[in-house]
Parts: sequence; C-alpha cells; structure tokens
Amino acid sequence: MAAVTQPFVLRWGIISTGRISMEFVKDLLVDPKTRGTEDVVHVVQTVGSRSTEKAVEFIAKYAAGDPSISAYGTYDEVYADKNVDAVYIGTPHTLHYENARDALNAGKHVLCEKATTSNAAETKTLIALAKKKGLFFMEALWTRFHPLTLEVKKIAEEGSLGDPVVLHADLSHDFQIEQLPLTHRMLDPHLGGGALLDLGPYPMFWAVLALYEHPSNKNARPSSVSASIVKTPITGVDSSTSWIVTFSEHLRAQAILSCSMTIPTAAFGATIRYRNGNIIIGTPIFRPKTFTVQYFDKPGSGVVAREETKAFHYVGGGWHYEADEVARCIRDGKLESNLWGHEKTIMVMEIFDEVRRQGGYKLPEGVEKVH
Ligand SMILES: NC(=O)C1=CN([C@@H]2O[C@H](COP(=O)(O)OP(=O)(O)OC[C@H]3O[C@@H](n4cnc5c(N)ncnc54)[C@H](OP(=O)(O)O)[C@@H]3O)[C@@H](O)[C@H]2O)C=CC1
Ligand SMILES: O=C1OC[C@@H](O)[C@H](O)[C@H]1O
Repeated sequence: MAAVTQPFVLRWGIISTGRISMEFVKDLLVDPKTRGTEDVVHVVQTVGSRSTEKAVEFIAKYAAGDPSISAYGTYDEVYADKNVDAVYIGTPHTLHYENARDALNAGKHVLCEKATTSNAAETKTLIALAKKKGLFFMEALWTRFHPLTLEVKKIAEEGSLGDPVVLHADLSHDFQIEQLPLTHRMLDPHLGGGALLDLGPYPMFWAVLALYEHPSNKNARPSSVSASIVKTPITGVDSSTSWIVTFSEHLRAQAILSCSMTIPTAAFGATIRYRNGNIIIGTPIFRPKTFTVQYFDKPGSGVVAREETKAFHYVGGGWHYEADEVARCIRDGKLESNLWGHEKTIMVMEIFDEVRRQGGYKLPEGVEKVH
C-alpha cells in the first residue's frame, strides 16, 4: 500500500490589520484543495496590530473568531511567538524594512508586501540578512504565481510569437485623493505615498515577466530607464508616473509603463507585442482572469489569422497562490522563490529608485533607513 504523505503545514503570523492583511488571511483560510493544492496547508497562528482590540476584531471578522489564533497588540509579540514559522507584512511600504528586519532577526521567514521597501538599498540589506540567517524572504508579488501568469509565460516563450518587441502596461485607480486624509498611505510621503510604489509594481511585473524573463534576454538587466512624474500639489507625492524600460543587450525590446492614482483603471491591461502577434492581458493587471493570444497571418502583417482567449477561475481572491509558493519553498529549505526571487525584487526597486530620481520625488528625511 502506498504511504500517505501528510501536507506540509505553514504557521503564519500576520502583521497589521489593514485591507491587504484581510484579503491575505481570507485566502489562507480557503481550503487549498479547491485550487488543486494537496501538498501544503496554511494555519493563521497569530494576528498582530498596534492595538489588541483591532487584532481581536480582525480575528472575529475574518477568521470567525477562531480561539486558536492569538491576538497581539504589538508586532514584536508576533515575531517572538514560537509557534509562528513565517511572518506576513501588510503595513505601508516605508514600514516594511523595519518590520521585515525585526521578523528576520527573530528567526522568522518573511513574505513582505510590495513595494518591498522604500528603496533598493533597504531591500538589499534585508535580503543579505535573510541569507545570513538562513531564512526565506520574498516580495508578495502575488500575480507571478497565478495559473494565468504561468500559462502566459509558457505561450510567450514557446517560440511561435518570436521575441517580444514592445510591452504596454498600465495600472491606474482613482483614489479620489481630494477626499483622503493627508495621513492616508496613498498621500503621505512618510508612508511612501503616490502611484509608483503602490500601483507601479504591476506594470513593472509584466515587463519583468515578458521581457526580462524571456530566454532571448539571457538575464540581461535593462540597458536604460527613462521616466517622468507628475506630482499632486496636495502632498507632493507622484499622482501619475510613466517610465520606459529598455532591454537592448540581447533583445531589442521596450516596456512602456504607467500608473496613476487619479484616473480609473484603463480599459486595456497589458499588451505584449511581437512581430508574429500579440498577447493581450485582461484588466486589472494585478489579477487578470483572461488573456488573449493573437497570431498574425505573416510576421509583421498585423492581420490576425487566429485568436484564442483563455479564462481562469478559482475559489478565493488569488493571494493563496503566493502563500502556497512560500510554504513549498520553506518546506524545501529554499531561501528564495525560483519564480520571483531576490534578483528580480532588487532590480525592480533599483528601477523605482531611478524613476523617482528622474522625476524628482524624494522621500522625506529619515524615511529611508538605509541608503
Ligand atoms: N498585494 C496586493 O494586492 C495589495 C498590496 N498592498 C500593499 O499592502 C500594504 C498595505 O496596504 P493596505 O492594506 O491597503 O493599507 P491599509 O492602510 O489598509 O493597512 C495598513 C495597516 O498597516 C498598519 N500600520 C502600521 N503603521 C501604520 C501607519 N503609520 N499608518 C497606517 N497604517 C499603519 C495598520 O494596521 P494596525 O493598526 O493593525 O497595526 C494598518 O491597518 C502596502 O504596502 C500596499 O502596497 C495593498 C493592497 C493590495
Ligand atoms: O496592490 C495593489 O493592488 C490593488 C490596488 O487597488 C492597491 O492599491 C494596490 O496596493
């Protein structure tokens, strides 16, 4: 009789009780079998907030008041909890560095929301610390782990479209910033406010997937980045940002990327253009549910001879796929994911540093802890 293998159990400590922590916890509680995952399971072990009442309320609301989940009024108690294997960080961007550093110093694996930190120097410091301590560290770039993304990558690299030439991607959302308090994370420069660090990781992600990861690029980093920023007069953070990332060492390809926090999501999501056709990613680009591949009748004609649309459905919000990746990596003793590893996270943060430099968006004195 074949031995029954028990799934690997990953026990999570959740840092903060905001919107994304709520989405993540709801997904951790979805039965993994509903998405075909049999080898790992997730346990919400603790929730930490700056206030115990908020942690208790969060557990009551999103985890049916499960008495086995501890509610803490400080993040430090989560890091110190012996029953926690991995810490999920859902605080505003500029707090990620200190939160992740403290979790790693307490011996916990870390899944850290995007944008990973305020700047690339902080990200590099965290990654060096994680490696020194033999701990797993990953940016929570959840879209990378969606079944749709895995399928897009397969088609993009299988050869019939040729090499990518141009990618257009936008993620915008109207945050109605006139109505927000100045302390809101989208407006407050102390929290890394603005479109770039919040929405920018997604157009950037599709560029990394379609251009940087393409085998013809041979892992070459971008040869140039050219950016322009429009700031809001309210607090001076970027309200709209555009940037072009060129890969010219092996590919001859460009990504034309944009994000804005003052207009609705664009009608298009992302389009990857080839001499032989297009891949059109549905919107919103952080969680597309469909994509379409168009094949031209001959290279460069633009005449669509064949078109195929693929749709994807699953139970939950889509954050559980990244949680499964974390669990598998930790189970296997890996310090980083093969799909969204340290190199890509550092490269993205370096590009964002350059975009902010060119656009003249400086974070206030003291926000960046490492330079
Ligand atoms: N992957 C994804 O799809 C998404 C990712 N994000 C990312 O998650 C992070 C948080 O975003 P979101 O959940 O929308 O933000 P929220 O403002 O909803 O939540 C942030 C939480 O962080 C904690 N916090 C600690 N210090 C501060 C502070 N000084 N000011 C405000 N909050 C603080 C609070 O929790 P407490 O009081 O309990 O300590 C707060 O509820 C961002 O980095 C963002 O980019 C956001 C949305 C979607
Ligand atoms: O990660 C995100 O994805 C969805 C957006 O609405 C949100 O602001 C952003 O943080």
